[in-house]
Amino acid sequence: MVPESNSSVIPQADHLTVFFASQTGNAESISRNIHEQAQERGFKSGHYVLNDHAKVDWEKEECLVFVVSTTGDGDPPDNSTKFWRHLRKLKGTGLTKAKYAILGLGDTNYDNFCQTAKRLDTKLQELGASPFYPRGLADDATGLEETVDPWIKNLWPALAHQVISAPTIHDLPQPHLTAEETKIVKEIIEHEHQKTALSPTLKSSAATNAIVKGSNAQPPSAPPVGSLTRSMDALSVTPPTAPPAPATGNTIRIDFSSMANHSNLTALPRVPNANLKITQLETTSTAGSSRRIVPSFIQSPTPLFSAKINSVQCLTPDDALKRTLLVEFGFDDDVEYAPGDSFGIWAPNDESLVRGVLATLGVKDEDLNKLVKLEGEGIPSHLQTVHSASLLDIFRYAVDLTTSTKKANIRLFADHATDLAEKQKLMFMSSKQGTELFNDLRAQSPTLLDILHTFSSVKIPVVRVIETLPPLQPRYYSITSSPMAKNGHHRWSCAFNVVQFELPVGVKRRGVCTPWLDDLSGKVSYGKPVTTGLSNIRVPMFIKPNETKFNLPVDTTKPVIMIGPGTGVAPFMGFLEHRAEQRKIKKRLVNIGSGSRQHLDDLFGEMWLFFGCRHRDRDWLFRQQMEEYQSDGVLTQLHLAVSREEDVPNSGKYVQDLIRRESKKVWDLLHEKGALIYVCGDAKGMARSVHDELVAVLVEHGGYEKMAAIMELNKWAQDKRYLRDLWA
Ligand SMILES: Cc1cc2nc3c(=O)[nH]c(=O)nc-3n(C[C@H](O)[C@H](O)[C@H](O)COP(=O)(O)O)c2cc1C
Repeated sequence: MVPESNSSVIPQADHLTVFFASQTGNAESISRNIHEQAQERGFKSGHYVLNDHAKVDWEKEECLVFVVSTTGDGDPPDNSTKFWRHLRKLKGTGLTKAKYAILGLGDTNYDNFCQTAKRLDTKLQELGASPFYPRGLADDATGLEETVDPWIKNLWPALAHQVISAPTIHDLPQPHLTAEETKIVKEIIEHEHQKTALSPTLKSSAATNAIVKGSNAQPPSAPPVGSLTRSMDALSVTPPTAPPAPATGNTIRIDFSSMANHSNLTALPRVPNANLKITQLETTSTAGSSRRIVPSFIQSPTPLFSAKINSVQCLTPDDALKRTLLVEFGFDDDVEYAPGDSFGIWAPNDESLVRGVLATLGVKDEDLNKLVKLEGEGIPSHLQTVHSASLLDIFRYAVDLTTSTKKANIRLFADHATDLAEKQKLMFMSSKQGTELFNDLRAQSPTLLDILHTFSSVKIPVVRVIETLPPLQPRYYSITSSPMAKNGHHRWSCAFNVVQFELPVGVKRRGVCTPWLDDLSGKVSYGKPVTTGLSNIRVPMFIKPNETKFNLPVDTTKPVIMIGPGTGVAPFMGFLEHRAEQRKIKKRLVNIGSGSRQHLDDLFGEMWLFFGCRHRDRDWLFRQQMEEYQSDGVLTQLHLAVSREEDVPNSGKYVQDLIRRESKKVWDLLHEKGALIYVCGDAKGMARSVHDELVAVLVEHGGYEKMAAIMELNKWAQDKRYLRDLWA
């Protein structure tokens, strides 16, 4: 199969070989779609299962596309085992001519996400082959199409760019590309020409990165869920007195007039497998489900425990754009944590939504608390632990009723629609031709209830719904306090915005955990912390495994630069409280009297905070504490960005503007004193702009080339000197 030669012949511009390895058919149908599109574009394309690798003359077919799924416990699909045996025997670098692209399919609910694709990538590179396009890893947990659609869309310009023999637009295999794609390739080529100073490796990676820009080629990182937690049997909460009325759902607004233009639907997703069986058990749960704080089937990466709410404070007045709460949780036992750690909360789906969904699915009130068992070959891991639970609890805690739906589910609903017009609409939205309307649907973030309400002829068994919904995930928050503070091992705080917003179509949407906490604690008003009326509340939580090491440096003399606008400041308030305590202790230990603050300052590294808000009098969170820390010398420099007020003295609009303004001093702190940089908050806008500004600091004051500055920051990230705790 693999040619043992080192020739540098340019691959055939019009040949493509698409391989797949698939257990349940997804990779097969996606790869067939790629193969068909390739043929439509004039490629001579072949389509093969990986076990048929020997049918292809690898010496001639140099452009290879692989679509591979992962099964079992990180294993390759059965129809590729022969290929893997063959691959294992191969040695040397006989594949230097081959250019390849890999699309992996997997599911982040499994430990070894997309293992087959990752292994294949490594092995091909060991054999000398080189990727011409970044690997895509699609996650079945959130919807394969999120990654698959942009990956395929951007494959064509990447492929055309790869196969051309001379880098001029005239030599491109024009028939293979649409006008828009030709433009993209042209831009890439021009970009490359401008960058002639770059090394060949950097050049090609710059090109491929440009191609996939904005394409969501990597899956979002999922929280680790693995080991079973200790049971929560001992924990109890007062059951809700009267259940809320079932919600009825909102109508999703979609204009289907364009549907008439399409008679042929292609790339329809496969209907998800029906593996799950539901068995009714003899017993019925009591007290409106169970007296446990969470059902025993919940899996958590570290042990779960139950917290009281000591106090709740609303930090923002009514005219602020967002409602921000500071909640202090209290624990009977000691808890071990460090400032910068995060914790997860297991919040249930909104109760009226749960009851609305179950009522719409035809579950009778008297069946809501009956215990059932879920079982079946190859069912998702979050359902495998449901041995005895009520339907109410399964819909409260096991499945996610609010995150965006996938095309495969829309296809499933189409199969269960009893009205022909609705069936056609659903089928259309799940097809390639209906992608625009599917995106219109997703833009309205419909809940499952909204979909069932809008397409009311869908009569789908409850078991199919459970099997196809993604798992409900815990929600994570940064700890804003220090264990060194008074009673610190029996309490911690967190600050968050209550997620609730209105869509342009007038429909209100809510997050899962933050409105739940807000409701539970009685929607407190702006002002002082509230401590009354909270005694019956218990919140299930666990410490998040700290993989990023977003903690203060062990060496307390190292300066830290903290960048966190909005609630991104949360972990830094913990850092500051911790440092204030460290200073107090040091002061006592070395007996530094008043008037010797300089001496104390010399013992600790500088702490700089870049914070941003919209209006100083509405959402300058923790203002008083920041000012106190500053006057006590704990916070060395506070840089405040104010985005919606004019002429604020000594300010800028955003934190990145202030980093630019302070860039020389930032560089000196980094260069001369080895400062660490911490960034917390929004991953897209803020973190990206801050990153660009840091690159600029290194270029302007450190004398780095731009690419070298980027690589230096990457190295700092690996060395845990540039730490980021970001959310989407
Ligand atoms: C029994 C079973 C085991 C799985 N194991 C894994 C796994 O270990 N890692 C992973 O990323 N995905 C895993 N998945 C998810 C599949 O890779 C994913 O659903 C993919 O879309 C299936 O594609 P296919 O139909 O082409 O096989 C598993 C799925 C099933 C049903």
